[in-house]
Amino acid sequence: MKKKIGVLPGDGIGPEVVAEAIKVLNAVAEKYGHTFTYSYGDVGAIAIDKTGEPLPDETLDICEQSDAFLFGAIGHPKYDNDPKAKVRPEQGLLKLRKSLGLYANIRPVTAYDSLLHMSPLKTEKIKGVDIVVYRELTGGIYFGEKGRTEDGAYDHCTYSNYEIDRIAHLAFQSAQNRRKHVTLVDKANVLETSRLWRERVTEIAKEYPEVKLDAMFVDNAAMQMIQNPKQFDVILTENMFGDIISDEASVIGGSLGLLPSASVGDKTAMFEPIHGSYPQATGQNIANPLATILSAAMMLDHLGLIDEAIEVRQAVNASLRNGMVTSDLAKEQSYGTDRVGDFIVNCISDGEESCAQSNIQAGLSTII
Ligand SMILES: NC(=O)C1=CN([C@@H]2O[C@H](COP(=O)(O)OP(=O)(O)OC[C@H]3O[C@@H](n4cnc5c(N)ncnc54)[C@H](O)[C@@H]3O)[C@@H](O)[C@H]2O)C=CC1
Ligand SMILES: CC(C)CC(=O)C(=O)O
Ligand SMILES: [Mg+2]
Repeated sequence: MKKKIGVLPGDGIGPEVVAEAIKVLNAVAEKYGHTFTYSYGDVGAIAIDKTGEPLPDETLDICEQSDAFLFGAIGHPKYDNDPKAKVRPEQGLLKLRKSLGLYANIRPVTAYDSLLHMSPLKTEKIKGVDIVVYRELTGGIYFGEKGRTEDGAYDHCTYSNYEIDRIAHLAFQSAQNRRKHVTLVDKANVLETSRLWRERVTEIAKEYPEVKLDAMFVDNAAMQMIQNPKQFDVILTENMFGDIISDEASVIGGSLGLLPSASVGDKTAMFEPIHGSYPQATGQNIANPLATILSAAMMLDHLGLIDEAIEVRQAVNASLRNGMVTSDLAKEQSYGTDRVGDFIVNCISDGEESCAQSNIQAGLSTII
């Protein structure tokens, strides 16, 4: 199979973790006889440095022409420390999502058996956790009008029926293939947009009678995620709440460096770790590449390469079971970003027994 894959490494640790995911995709291509052609583009601070724009037109063209694309991370302290900067790396990512209509960000959260000891949460509370967050990605407060007044500032939050309906359908369809339970996370006691979410989602739920819907205020949901995460199956929520609650949920898995995501819409799709550019780790070969490698596995699912995606997840499981992990997941011995990538590549290429026998816990092929 021939596929055109866009690659946007971005800033900070982005290039390092993306390099490992590309090594893994190459190993898959070689083993299964596929041809993946890669087109690289700049986004974020590196793009601003080179062109003055956080998302140059050439980068957007690359994404539009790809079957799917991989994204690392954006962000640099020189912008984080300058609240008055006119052009910001984040604008590149937001524009990318909006321009390509990537309205649903799908974030699976898995408690791997081999990592239960890494979480500060009690093992009996998290063993078996398998949640998928459907986060709305192109609306809400991140995209509303924003600005300064004489003595303050504002960020508007708006949602249309259409924006809510289309992601709600995806969440219910996912739940149909899972444990048939959707939790809508909102703040409907306070926000008018959240009251609209409740109204629309309650209506849409009638089309999926076998799926149970309940709703939870986001402040309670943040607590429940720690207290009793096993109650969740599919979480459906707006842009900002989904951003926050999924970073929180990464504590269940043991590290933010472990959580992948798919950002899908009507055309091409983007695959991105949920973490940011982790500037403190840039160039040190310590960043965990697994979130990006698992994002590449979600990309393989999306391209219809299901066996290949399973093989990547088996190799990731093998690296976790064998303690071939970066320092964020290590109790004692830890390995570099590139060594973890090499291990996964070797697993795929050599089909080591340890890989073949590993359980597929991140069973993401049921998600998209
Ligand atoms: N999707 C994106 O590109 C995102 C970009 N950002 C940007 O990233 C920059 C840094 O933001 P932060 O709030 O520090 O978030 P961050 O996600 O970059 O890092 C937060 C913490 O998570 C851990 N972490 C993150 N990725 C890791 C990895 N691969 N391996 C091991 N540990 C990892 C580290 O302990 C780190 O201090 C900012 O400029 C921010 O705007 C933040 C979130 C998402
Ligand atoms: C620019 C931000 C919205 C990025 C982020 O935190 C995310 O998408 O998770
Ligand atoms: Mg985030």
